[in-house]
Amino acid sequence: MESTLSKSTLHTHRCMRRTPFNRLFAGVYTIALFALLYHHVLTLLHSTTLVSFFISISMLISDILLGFMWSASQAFRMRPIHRQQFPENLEKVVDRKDFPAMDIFICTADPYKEPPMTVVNTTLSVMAYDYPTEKLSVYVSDDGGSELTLFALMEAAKFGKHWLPYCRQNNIVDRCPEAYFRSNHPRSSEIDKIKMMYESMKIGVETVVGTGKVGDQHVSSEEEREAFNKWTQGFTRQDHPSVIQVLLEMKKDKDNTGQSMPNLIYVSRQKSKASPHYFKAGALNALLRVSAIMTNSPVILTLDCDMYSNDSQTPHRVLCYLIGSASRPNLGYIQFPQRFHGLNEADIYACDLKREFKVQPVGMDGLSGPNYVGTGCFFRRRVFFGAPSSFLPPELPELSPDHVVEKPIKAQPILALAHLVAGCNFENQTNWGSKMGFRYGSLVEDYYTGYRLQCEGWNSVFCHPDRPAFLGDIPISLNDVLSQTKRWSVGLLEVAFSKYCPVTFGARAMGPLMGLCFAYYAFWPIFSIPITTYAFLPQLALLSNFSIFPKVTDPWFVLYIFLFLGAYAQDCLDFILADSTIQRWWSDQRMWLIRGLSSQLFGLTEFVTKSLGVATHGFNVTSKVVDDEQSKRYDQGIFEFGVPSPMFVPLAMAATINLIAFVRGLLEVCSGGNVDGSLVQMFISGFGIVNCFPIYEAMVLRTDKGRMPIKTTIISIFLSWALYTTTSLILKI
Ligand SMILES: O=c1ccn([C@@H]2O[C@H](COP(=O)(O)OP(=O)(O)O[C@H]3O[C@H](CO)[C@@H](O)[C@H](O)[C@H]3O)[C@@H](O)[C@H]2O)c(=O)[nH]1
Ligand SMILES: [Mn+2]
Repeated sequence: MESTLSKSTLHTHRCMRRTPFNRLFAGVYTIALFALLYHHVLTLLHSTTLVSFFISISMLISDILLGFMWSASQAFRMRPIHRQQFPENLEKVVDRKDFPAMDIFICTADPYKEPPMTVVNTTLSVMAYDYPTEKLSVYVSDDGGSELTLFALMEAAKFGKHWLPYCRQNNIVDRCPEAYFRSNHPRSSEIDKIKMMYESMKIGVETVVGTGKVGDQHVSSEEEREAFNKWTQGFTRQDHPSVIQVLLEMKKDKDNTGQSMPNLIYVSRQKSKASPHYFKAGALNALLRVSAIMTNSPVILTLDCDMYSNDSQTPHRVLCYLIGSASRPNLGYIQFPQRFHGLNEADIYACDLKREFKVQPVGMDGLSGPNYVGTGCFFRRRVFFGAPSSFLPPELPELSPDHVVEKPIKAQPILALAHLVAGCNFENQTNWGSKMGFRYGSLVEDYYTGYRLQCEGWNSVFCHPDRPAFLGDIPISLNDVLSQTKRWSVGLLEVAFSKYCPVTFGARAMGPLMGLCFAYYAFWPIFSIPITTYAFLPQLALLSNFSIFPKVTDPWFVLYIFLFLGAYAQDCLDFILADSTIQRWWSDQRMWLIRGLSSQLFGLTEFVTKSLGVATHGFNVTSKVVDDEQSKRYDQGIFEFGVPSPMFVPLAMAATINLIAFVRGLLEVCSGGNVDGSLVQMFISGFGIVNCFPIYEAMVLRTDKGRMPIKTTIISIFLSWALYTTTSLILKI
């Protein structure tokens, strides 16, 4: 049968059955949307006063934006596909010794926000891949330039010599030590022994991190001493020479059974306050070059330091797309979804990002492929050097993807060259970041890089096996979640309003559907405009007895019901079909509203001020440190406010105004007032209130540390009052 093994035996795909229904629904809904716009225009034309004109135009703009986002999101629903891989067939097609070499990049940026033990665990989990060790090289990029991280990795290298053979001999699937020891498994003396080794390494690393300095007693060899000597007096995170340290060299370093260890290299690129470093994209480009000099493997995996491997077979799955006749020449990368461990049952902050990381990529997969999401992505090295049909040669021949490395990685000329290409001036006047490597110019370098690659003609594949290939950490306080999405908002807008706007440039390069998919993300922060409008305007109008929606008896009322229920029901269905729960979907829609009122709104404002030249923005790394009390509250599903953050103010204001408007409307109804005209407004306020439950709790009921700071509550109530009095004055004119 060997000779009949074809493409289909390594991977298959089929169109999802829901596709025709999706298309039909999109058609019907589009007609309803146009009807709504027609209705808005009519109301606008018939508005008699300046105030009603202003209200109508606000509602029109909001609905146009919602309608635009809705249309863009339909592109994901036009051709979703389902893929399957057959890694068990791989070795029938290709010999293990012919597997391509892989370079794995792990990024870390701050030993205090990203504990070195997290980096260690991720590193070990991929070093232990079920893959020929002499084909694996792991590069850790440390933008924090921290000797603590280097020390932790040195310890990991030593422990790895026991851990790798242990995993291999016992056929462990979960090769991240921390996760493995956390899960239940039968006890044996072997497990106890390796667990003890792990624990003692962990204590050692955490002690050193606690003291903030690698003391002499922790340095065990001359080589290690030399490495730490690079941290001289003037060495700071923002200003230091490049440090490249080979911690394990394949073939030379053996594990305790005598088998070769993979390469493990610590890289902290040169930093200088005088030259921009472009955050993670800059770090990845430095790694691209350093790895080119040292190993130049044709396949590259990028990982964030908190995304450990949860399946030792993942590279085999990837090869199903890269090997032999099964591979397409313009296939640029294979993206795995970001999945997370430690989510609480309701996933209160919607950190699962089901829509972004699961539902939508499946939709793009049926077009030319999902976008790159920053981690868990296997690239062909070639994609970083121009379009599939036009190769862009790098400035040094050694950086070229087809260059063959002949010298060992510790050879003097190799190390010298590696230091040179990790230098902060190397990229000056080159194509790096513009046409080559990971792209600069957006805080979401992942989105932007994937987008530009797709525009160049590279395709991608979405691979989402049932067992998650990688698992990452999630932020567990609302402020962290919102800061993260604020950074994303700014980054996305940077692309939306650049010359590479997906609606124009993107649609031309990749076709309208892919253009719309990318546009959905790029314009994602503008959800904040309609959400903010809907959170305040109908309520303020209700408080002044001003009716802005059709009466219940009006035929247009049915249209509103259809549009609302249609969009919500379809979204909910998407969630359920993606193996989520109603409860999590509810949290997700609530976070959609919360983000719209806070992080996206602030992101939008920050982007505008930055464009006007008032402010600049940086990459604020998400904290992966866990505070016990916080984490307990998180597990109980309680929102964590705690710190005074300006982003909480609009949330608390919306909570207040919605409550007052609803109560006022109710009183009006009880006293025999006009229900018919204000029903939609009452419904919206009521819906707001239901969504705001955690906010009321945090404002008035709770006493724990995670409650809304009193100051924020007072300021918000005061501002709500000010907003109410001003608008009621205006509305009464
Ligand atoms: O100057 C920097 C800043 C960050 N990082 C690394 O970038 C990764 C992502 O940072 P994190 O703070 O975890 O950001 P998130 O918002 O959680 O990350 C998402 O969004 C980022 C873009 O904003 C993507 O790069 C990530 O892959 C994606 O998971 C981490 O490994 C950091 O160590 C650097 O290497 N250098
Ligand atoms: Mn992260």
